Amino acid sequence: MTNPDRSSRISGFHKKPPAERLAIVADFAGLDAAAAARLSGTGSLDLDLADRLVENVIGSMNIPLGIATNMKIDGGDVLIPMATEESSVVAAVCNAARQCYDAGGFATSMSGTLMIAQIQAVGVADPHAARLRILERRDEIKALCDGCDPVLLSFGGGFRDVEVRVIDSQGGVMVVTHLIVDTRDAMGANAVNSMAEKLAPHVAAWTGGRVYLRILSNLADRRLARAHAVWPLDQIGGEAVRDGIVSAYHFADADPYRAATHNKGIMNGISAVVLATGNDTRAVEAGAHAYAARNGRYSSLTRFEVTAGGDLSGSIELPMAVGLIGGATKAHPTAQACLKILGVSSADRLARIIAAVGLAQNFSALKALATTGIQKGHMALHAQNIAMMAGAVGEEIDRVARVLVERGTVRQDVAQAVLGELRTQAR
Ligand SMILES: CC(C)(COP(=O)([O-])OP(=O)([O-])OC[C@H]1O[C@@H](n2cnc3c(N)ncnc32)[C@H](O)[C@@H]1OP(=O)([O-])[O-])[C@@H](O)C(=O)NCCC(=O)NCCSC(=O)C[C@@](C)(O)CC(=O)[O-]
Ligand SMILES: NC(=O)C1=CN([C@@H]2O[C@H](COP(=O)(O)OP(=O)(O)OC[C@H]3O[C@@H](n4cnc5c(N)ncnc54)[C@H](OP(=O)(O)O)[C@@H]3O)[C@@H](O)[C@H]2O)C=CC1
Repeated sequence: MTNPDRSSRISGFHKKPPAERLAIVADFAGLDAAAAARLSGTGSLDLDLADRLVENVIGSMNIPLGIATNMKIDGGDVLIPMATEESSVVAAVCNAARQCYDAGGFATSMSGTLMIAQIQAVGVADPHAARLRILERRDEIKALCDGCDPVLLSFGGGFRDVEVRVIDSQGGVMVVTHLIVDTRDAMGANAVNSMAEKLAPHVAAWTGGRVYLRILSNLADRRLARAHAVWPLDQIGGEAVRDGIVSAYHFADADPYRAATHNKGIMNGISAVVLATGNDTRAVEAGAHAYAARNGRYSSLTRFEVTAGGDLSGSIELPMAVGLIGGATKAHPTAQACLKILGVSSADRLARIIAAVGLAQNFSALKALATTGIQKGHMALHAQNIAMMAGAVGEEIDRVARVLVERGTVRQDVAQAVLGELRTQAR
C-alpha cells in the first residue's frame, strides 16, 4: 500500500545514487522486493511477453525511467514515474513542483470518462431526415451497444448518448454518427470500436447510405483532464519572471509556430507518464494537438494569468484517454510497477495526475525560456550525453561533462578535445 505519511518533497533526490532512489520510492509506494528488483534490473521485457504484445518481435528497447519528486496533487503527495529519453524533462517537473508545493501544489478535475466512436455513412439521399431517423432509435442503439460489452457494463460503464452530424466534404455530404460511451477505467478504443462495428449495418439501413469507417475519435473532448496551480511570486523570483511566463503564454496563444513548441514541452511530461504506465502515447498526443486546434487555430494547451494577489496562476485542460485496464497497462510489469508508485486506482485519477505533470513541465520550460534561456539548465544535464557521444566512458563521462558546463560550451567537438586532454594527462 502507498504510505500516506510520506512526503514527495525530497530535496536532493537527484544527488543520490539510483539504488538509494529506488529504495526511497519502494518505501514510499510499498513496492514489494520483486517489483523493485525488476525496476533495477536490465529492464528488458520478457521475450515471450513482448512477442505477444506486438508483431515480429526480436527484442525490446529500454528507455530510462525517472521519478519526479515534489508533486502534491489534490492535497496528496505523489511520486511520478516518467519514461523518457530526453534530459532535463524529469528535473523540470521536480523544479516546477518544488516552487508551488508549499502553496498547495496542483488541484485537478475531470470532465468524465466518455469516449466517442464515429460511424461514417455516405451516399445518403436525405441526410437531415436520416439524422433524425437515427436519433429516434436511441433506445435500440443503447441496447445494441451495451450488449457488446457486459464486463464494461458491470463496472458502471456503457452507452451514454448518440449524436449525429451532417458534414460537408469534398466527396459530398456525410452522415456521421457519434456513439458516446463511458469506458470507465479502460482507454476504451476496443470497446467503442466493437460497438461502432456492431451498429454499422443498422446505420446503413436507417440512412439508406453506405457505411465505411467505424472507429473511435482521438479527439476525446468528453474526457478532459484539468489541472491548475498557483506559484507564489517569492518562490519564482519576482514580478519580472512572472510577467515573462505570462508573456510566453500570450506568445503561444497568438502564434502557432510558437504554440507547437510550447505544446511539445507540455507533451514532454505527459507522454513520459503515459508511456511509463503502458498507455497509448499516440492516442494522447493526437487528442492533445487536435484539442489545441479546436477553435480553427492551433494554440496553447495551458494558460498563465496573474492572481488578484499578484501571484502566477497556471492551468491546463486537454483530452486524456488513458486507462488502467487494457492495452499494455495490465500486461507490462514495469507499467504495473509505475501505476503502483503513482498509487492510482482509477483511470480518472491517473488522467488528472498526468495533466498536472503537463502543467508543471510547461511552467519550468517557460520560466527557463523567459529568464536564463533553455540551454543553461537543459544543456548542463545534456552534457553527459554529449560526453558519451564524444566517446567518454565510465568516470570520464562526468569529468568531461563538468568541463563542458564550466566552459559554457556543450558541443561534441569541444567534448572530444576535452576527452583528448584528459586522456593525455592520464598517461
Ligand atoms: C534543469 C533545471 C531544473 C535546473 O534548475 P536549477 O534552478 O538550476 O536547479 P537547482 O540545482 O537550483 O535545483 C532546483 C530543483 O530542481 C530540481 N532539479 C535540479 N536538477 C535536477 C536534476 N539533475 N535531477 C532532478 N531534479 C533536479 C530539483 O527539484 C531541485 O530541488 P532540490 O532537489 O535541490 O531541492 C531548470 O533549468 C529547468 O527546469 N529547466 C527547464 C528544462 C526543460 O524544460 N527541459 C525540457 C527539454 S527542452 C524542450 O524540449 C522543451 C521546450 C523548452 O522547447 C518547450 C518550450 O519551448 O516551451
Ligand atoms: N485510435 C486509437 O487510439 C486506437 C487505439 N487502440 C488501442 O486500444 C487499446 C486500448 O483499448 P481498450 O478498449 O481500453 O482495452 P481493452 O479492450 O484491452 O480493455 C478494455 C476492456 O476491459 C474490460 N474491463 C475490465 N475492467 C474494467 C473497468 N474497470 N473499466 C473498464 N473496462 C474494464 C472491459 O470489458 P471486456 O473485458 O468485456 O472487453 C473493457 O471493454 C490500446 O492498446 C490502444 O493502443 C486500438 C484501436 C485504435
